[in-house]
This record gives sequence, C-alpha cells and structure tokens, in this order.
Amino acid sequence: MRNDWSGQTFPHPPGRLRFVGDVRSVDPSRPLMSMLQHARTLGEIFEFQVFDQKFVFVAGARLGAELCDESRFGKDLPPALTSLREFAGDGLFTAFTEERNWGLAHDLLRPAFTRPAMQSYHPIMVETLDELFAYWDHQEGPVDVSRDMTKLTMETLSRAAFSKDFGSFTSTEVHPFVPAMISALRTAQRLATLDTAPGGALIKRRLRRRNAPHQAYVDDLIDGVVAERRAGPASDHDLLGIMLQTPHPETGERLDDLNIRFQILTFLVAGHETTSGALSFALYYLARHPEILARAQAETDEILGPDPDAVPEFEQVAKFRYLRRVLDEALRLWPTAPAFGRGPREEVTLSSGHTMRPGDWAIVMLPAMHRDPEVWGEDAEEFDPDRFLPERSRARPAHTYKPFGTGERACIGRQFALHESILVLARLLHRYDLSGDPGYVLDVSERLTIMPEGFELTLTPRTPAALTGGPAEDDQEPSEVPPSESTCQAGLNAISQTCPSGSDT
Ligand code: HEM
Repeated sequence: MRNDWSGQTFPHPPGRLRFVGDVRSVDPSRPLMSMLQHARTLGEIFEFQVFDQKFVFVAGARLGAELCDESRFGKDLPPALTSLREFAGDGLFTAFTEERNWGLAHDLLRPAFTRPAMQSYHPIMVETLDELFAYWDHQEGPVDVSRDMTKLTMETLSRAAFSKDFGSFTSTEVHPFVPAMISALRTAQRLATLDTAPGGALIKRRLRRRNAPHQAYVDDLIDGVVAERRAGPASDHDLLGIMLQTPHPETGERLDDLNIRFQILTFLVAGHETTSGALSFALYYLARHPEILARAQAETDEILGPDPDAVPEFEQVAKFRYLRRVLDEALRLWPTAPAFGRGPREEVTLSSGHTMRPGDWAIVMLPAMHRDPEVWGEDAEEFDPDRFLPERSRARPAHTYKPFGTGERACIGRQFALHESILVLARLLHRYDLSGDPGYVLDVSERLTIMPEGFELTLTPRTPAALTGGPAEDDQEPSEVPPSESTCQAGLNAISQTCPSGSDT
C-alpha cells in the first residue's frame, strides 16, 4: 500500500471492495464534490483507497490548521501533482522543496511580485479588460462568465509575464496554443489516475502518444518566445526578462532554458484558471444576492465617481474594501485551488491521535475546512462577505483560511491575483448592471481548479444617471487588515518588500 501511514486506518466510505478499494464511491467527473459529500459523514480525517494507493484527506479546520504549522510540516506532492511534472517539470508549483530549482526560482522570481512590479502590470490589466468590455459591447445576449473570465486572465497573465499577446478578444480565431495547452494539461491529470489501475501503464502510453503533438506545439511555442527574447535587447521588464537576465544575488546562478519553459507553463497554468474561477464565483454570488451587489456597486460609485468608464489608479484598487470581502468570501466557499498536500518533517502525533512519519502525506481539503462550523459557525454554507470584517477575521483561530496555500510554498502570485480580481470586479460592477438566470443551479466543473459551469450573466451598461450615491455608513471603517491570519498586515496595496510572497498567508 502506498502512503501506508504505518498501517493506521481511518474512516472510509461504505462499500469498500477488496481489490479496487473505494473507487465506486467517487464520481470520476466530480471527485471533489464526492469527497466533500463523504467529509460530512466521515469527519475531520478520512481515507480513500484506489487499488493500492491510499489517500488521506483532512477536512476539519482544527486539523488542517495543524498541518499548516511550518515548523512541523511542509508541502508534499500527492499523485496529481507528481504526474503534472510531465507537463511542468520542476517549475515552482510542482517542484519538490529540496530541489535546487525551487529555491533558485523562488528567490529569482520574488521581485516580479513586489509593489513596483505590480504597478507595471496595472496598465496591462486595464488594457486587457478594455478589450473584454469592447468585445462584450459588440455581443448580443448573455455572456458565459467562466469562459470570458478565463480568456481575460490568460491574456492578462501572458502579456504581463511574457509580453505575449494571444489576441483573445481582438481575433475571431482561438489561438492554437490555448487548446494545445489544455490538452497537454488534461493528459497529465489523467495520467495521475492511472498509476495504480490494472492496465494503467498501457493506457498511459496511449495517452502520451495522443498528446505528443499538443505537447510539442506548446513546448515549441514557448521555446520560440524564449529564443526570440534572447536574440533581442536585454530587458527585465517582465517575468521572462527576469528569468533570462537576472542571476541569483548571492550565488550568481541562473535558470536553464528547460526550467524557464517549465516556469512559463507553471505560471500560465497556476495563474489563470485560479483567478478566473475566483472572479466567476464572486460574480455568481453577487448576481444571487441583490443586496450585496447593491453595496458593492455603491462602493464602486463612491470611489470611481459618476463616469461608468472610470478606471481606478493603481493605489485606488486597495480602497475597494467591500469588494475585497466579497472576493475573500467567494474564495472561502470555493477556493479555486481546492486542495494541497502536506507531510511531516519528522515523526509527529496529530491531535486526532494518528502518527505521521516522513513519507506519509495528507491532502488538506480547503472547501471542507473553510466550511467547518466549529470555526465558521452554523451558517458556514451561507455567503456573507462581512465574515471578513477586520474584527471578525482577527477573532478566528490562526491558519483556518488558506485559499492561497501556506508557508514557504504559498502562492507567489497572490497579490497579482488579488489586484487583478478587485480591479476587474470594480470596473465591471461600475460599468454594468448584472442579472443572472434565476433558474441557474450552481454546477461546479472540476479540473486542476474549480469554476462555475454554464453560468451566464446579462450585462446592461449603466448610465451616469443610474450610478448611486455612495456606500452605506457601516462600510466606512478607516482601515482593514488582510482577511486571512497573515503575519503581514499591510493590506492589498502594500504588496511588497515588506510582505514577501511565501509569507504565511
Ligand atoms: C485566485 C487565484 C489563485 C489562487 C486561489 C491560488 C492558489 C494557490 C495555492 C493554494 C497554492 C499552493 C499549492 C500547494 O501548496 O500545493 C499556489 C501556489 C502557486 N501559485 Fe497560486 N493561486 C492563484 C493565483 C496565482 C497567480 C495569478 C499566479 C501567477 C501569476 C500563481 C502562481 C502560483 C505558483 C507559481 C505557485 C507555486 C509556488 C511555490 O510552490 O513556490 N497563482 N497558488
């Protein structure tokens, strides 16, 4: 048995079979939903067996917080991430912490997420969003929210990070890179499920063969972008430039070309669907809750004034405090990177009484942890942005809100995602009135990330006369800490040298 936990057992779904284990207890197209369902009855820690692979899931907030203690635990790569290495190699997300390239890339790329770097991405975010608005303004009927948010975040990221324009809103054709990347990524994910299945090796070979042209296209395109930049004048204005030009400040080492390709793929994969899912869930809840939408719109009107086309300055983005709470709450209920793996540095005994030894790993299930009534109350399933009012955030136990992961392997792109998301929500709500289909029932699609599927909105341009006067009085608290139990209390606008990514968010 892999991930044996020295033979210790945990509650598991009913109906386990001798050879296949618990495979019948999971919907293969909705594994996360199946696990969330099981978490309700199986408790804070449970297991799931697929052939000879054991998965241990942590669903309780108290135990999840324990696994976030960096002094005793670190990131571990469960099978889904290990097989993603076929696609993204030792890029930041899929590297083992002890691998040379993780430390090197982490140190080299941190400057790409400091406040000055974020200031340089702001106009790119604005410009790409203008293109989306122009595209919408020429469209008839409702828009497919997840589809368009995904195009937007992919386009923004590729422009900001690699100065590459895929023409998502200006061309009628989909750039072939996008389907090729998705196919290569899906293949890597499917490989993960075949590790222990009988006949898995054969199916894996077939999948790899079928995916080879897609993978080759993606690799060639990126290698071409890198070669072009190497041949041109030196510049460290974006992430790619930093990777090409900057030696490590202490050791003088640089990333090699293969690793640069892996980092580019990593940033595209880790950075765009996560953000578009967050935006889509936030818009879903706004459309569902007219009173919350009204408050959010009042805030945008107060900050941006009477012109529906107004664009916030970089510094203004941090002022949308209510919108930030809306986003935080959407990421509580639906953390779009919904799980991460943790393993102990040395043998430990968990508060559940189980012993965990180096080599054992558990998967922290964020949507379950973020809905644990012990921390979030009996109304944990309700959407209530005011849970993230500063005093309420401060009153919660540490390490119980982790949409961006934890410790040294926490999300390096967190500030990029937050800045982009707030900017998009602010401009979108200021410019349009939203209405959703009241008959729509939330359907969450599961890939590496999660997002609403089939969710449409009708957008009606707002006129200056329709803009409201300003937020309600209770919104005007003087300052707000970041909602998580971050050790960095500087807020969204203090992206920065003082708040390094990888801090305990
Ligand atoms: C709402 C949006 C986002 C969410 C919810 C999110 C979530 C996460 C989480 C949970 C992790 C930790 C995974 C683990 O421990 O296995 C992570 C890591 C990472 N994220 Fe994000 N992310 C988002 C946006 C972004 C963006 C915009 C970028 C790039 C610009 C990015 C790049 C990365 C990278 C490179 C890592 C790996 C860091 C390391 O291990 O050193 N993410 N993210």
